[in-house]
Amino acid sequence: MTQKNQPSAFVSEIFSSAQGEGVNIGRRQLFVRFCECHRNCLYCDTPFQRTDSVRIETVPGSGTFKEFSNPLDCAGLIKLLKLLYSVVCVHDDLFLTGGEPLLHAKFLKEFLPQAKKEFALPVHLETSGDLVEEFESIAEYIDHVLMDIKLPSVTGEPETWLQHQHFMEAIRARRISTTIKLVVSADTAEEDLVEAIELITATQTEADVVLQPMTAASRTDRIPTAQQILHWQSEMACSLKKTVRIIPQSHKLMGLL
Ligand SMILES: Nc1nc2[nH]cc(C(=O)O)c2c(=O)[nH]1
Ligand code: SF4
Ligand SMILES: [Mg+2]
Repeated sequence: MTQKNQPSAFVSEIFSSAQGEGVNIGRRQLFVRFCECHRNCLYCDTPFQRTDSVRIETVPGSGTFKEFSNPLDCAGLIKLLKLLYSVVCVHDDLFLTGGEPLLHAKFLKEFLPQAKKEFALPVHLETSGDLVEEFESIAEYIDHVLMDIKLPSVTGEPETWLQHQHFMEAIRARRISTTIKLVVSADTAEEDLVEAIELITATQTEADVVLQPMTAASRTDRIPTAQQILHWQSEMACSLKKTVRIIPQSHKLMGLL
């Protein structure tokens, strides 16, 4: 489904569901999940390898999928999104997730203006929050960012504080509405939370802050205790002097995609 010289992207799935994460929980979303990720979080529950085909849940919630071949060019992706757009009366947002959508920044730069024209939906971007150049190249098309601050004690990866800092500065300069998400497990180190607090304070971000605790539905047995979560919430809220929300992945609790 690709034309020569057109940017293309590997997409793993397209579906229509309720937003399960962050402060926009419950809003109806048209989801595009891109393949590929540059990170390797211990708790990752998403197969992000390139796939030969993209699957579309043609009737939302049915668990029945149609498959189309990868990669897709812009016209190809718009055509597939129209399949869902035509059967669901209302979507609140177009939600880009992954994997890491920003690995497809070149594609998104072509795709997003066309998608905005076609669907007239706000574009929400979920991202690990560390690829600043890629983000800057498409920032003008993004209406909301759901970004991570990755805690090394939780991801099992090296720290990326500086990348997150630059990312948050880029968002702030453009005044884009943002949710910062910190995934927390039983292994969350206090020093990581202190570092995250310093980062949020230093960048003077106006973003909403969400602690996303792992639950029984997560790919881990390192679920934080009630005492841990409530302690972290009060410590962070107190230091930041702002509301810190505890919001788990709600779609998993309901068996939604
Ligand atoms: N319902 C629903 N909400 C989501 N919010 C972020 C998601 C993700 O996979 O990143 C996700 C997802 O997979 N499903
Ligand atoms: S950034 Fe997201 S998709 Fe990538 S490895 Fe981590 S959890 Fe998985
Ligand atoms: Mg995600």
